[in-house]
Amino acid sequence: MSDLILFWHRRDLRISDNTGLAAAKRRSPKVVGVFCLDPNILERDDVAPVKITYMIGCLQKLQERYAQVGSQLLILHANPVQAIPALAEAINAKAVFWNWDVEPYSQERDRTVINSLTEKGIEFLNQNWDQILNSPEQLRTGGNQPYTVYTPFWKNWITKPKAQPVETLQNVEGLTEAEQEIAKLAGAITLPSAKDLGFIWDGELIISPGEAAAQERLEEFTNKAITEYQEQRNFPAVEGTSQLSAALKFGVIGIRTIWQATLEALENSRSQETAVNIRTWQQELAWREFYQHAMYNFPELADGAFRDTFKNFPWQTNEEHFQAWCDGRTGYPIVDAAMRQMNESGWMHNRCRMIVASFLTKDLLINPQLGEKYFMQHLIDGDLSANNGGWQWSASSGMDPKPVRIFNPASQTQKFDPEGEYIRQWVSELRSIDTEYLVTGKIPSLERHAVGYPEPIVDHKIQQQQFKLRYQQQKILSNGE
Ligand SMILES: Cc1cc2nc3c(=O)[nH]c(=O)nc-3n(C[C@H](O)[C@H](O)[C@H](O)COP(=O)(O)OP(=O)(O)OC[C@H]3O[C@@H](n4cnc5c(N)ncnc54)[C@H](O)[C@@H]3O)c2cc1C
Repeated sequence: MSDLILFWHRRDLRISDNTGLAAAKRRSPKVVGVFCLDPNILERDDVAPVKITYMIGCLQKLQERYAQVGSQLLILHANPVQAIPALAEAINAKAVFWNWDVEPYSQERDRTVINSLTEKGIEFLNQNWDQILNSPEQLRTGGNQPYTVYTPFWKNWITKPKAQPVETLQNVEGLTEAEQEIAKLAGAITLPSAKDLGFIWDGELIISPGEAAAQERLEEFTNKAITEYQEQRNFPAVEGTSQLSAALKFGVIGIRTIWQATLEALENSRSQETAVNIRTWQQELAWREFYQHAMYNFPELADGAFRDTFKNFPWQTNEEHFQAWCDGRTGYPIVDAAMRQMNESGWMHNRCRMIVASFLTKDLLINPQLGEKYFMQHLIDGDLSANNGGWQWSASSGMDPKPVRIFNPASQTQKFDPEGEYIRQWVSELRSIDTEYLVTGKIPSLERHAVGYPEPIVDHKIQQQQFKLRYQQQKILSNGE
């Protein structure tokens, strides 16, 4: 009889191009998947219903994939620290395999699971880096330090060899009926819906759940939009980006598969210009890895500012301003459009993420951690490393060497939404307002009043001076860092 290997899925909800799962199959033909709905994560106050809805959809598709190849994906709803080893023991698994993760919570949890498996005499294999192309160990500065600046990271990262996609799981043996009964006694349940778990999302999803949809999206993007990515990615009214972020967050598509697609696109590109566009998209994938490496190397990032100047920064407490920002009612059309896009669709364009993050921190002088949390509560792709990285970059509190980056909402609109198309799409009351007013933000009070759109809650010019003043003072207090 073949050894039974339990494969623990976490942020790798697929059977194709999955390094740990392929290793499990090489170890034995009998491989069964498990996913644990972890109350420690689900009961946090920063979990977006749209994200859980997408995740549950992906798990449903993953169960179908397992059934197609002859096995099962078991579902647990319990603390994995106890539930994974207990299930492995009950079904007599010889080993538990999983892919490594960068997040501090995952690493601590995994160490406890390892101890428990060791006590039970169950083997484990957890050292596969699956969600990134190069491991943090491979990427060090000349002085053997982790990178804290993106550009040198990119220059080194792009020279490192990248693995090919690994084989898709197929022809596996699953659990016998008797073993399935035992699994049930050990806690395996039918997959609940997001609603069963208390997460209500009635809107559409920006991307359909599951491997096939992610693969389709990748093909669509690399066949066309990637060739104009460098220019088009900045315009929120244009579908110029891949919208693969949720699929990447949950590992519904393998990063090696994505990389391979960029290499093929490069090979097929007929001009230098096209190649530059593809290279720009590869740089975005490198940003993703940069932030994951950063989280792995500097877990303290998750708790707040990286730079000393921002550790005790005098942020303002203003409930009303924060609420106006959340609701998309600041009186700044581009900011409001972006916040409403996220509230209503669960996704926000990258350019707009930068604009609203700058607005919260540099115009409203509100602590970026509040914005970071609000994003996690609403994004389909909410991811600790990328979100924290984006917020620290925007707040100037992170690793980025350029200290004070302040976005002017009006000039951002003039450059990136010059016809006010995006604003009109998301701020319905502004649809009939003149483009000139929309892009300058100088909508006359009478018109604002007539359509029920608020006056600007702050003055950008005054607020940015305020921010700079506070920044200079803090810099002195923190010894010029
Ligand atoms: C304040 C702020 C918060 C953010 N929060 C998140 C988040 O929670 N989750 C998340 O995935 N991204 C986050 N980002 C990064 C970026 O906005 C999204 O990854 C991107 O908008 C997703 O759209 P896309 O898939 O069409 O990206 P594309 O432009 O097609 O890029 C391809 C992929 O590269 C990665 N990527 C692109 N840009 C970045 C970036 N700046 N940082 C890290 N990875 C990147 C994503 O995985 C993305 O799917 C944030 C950015 C900012 C400024």
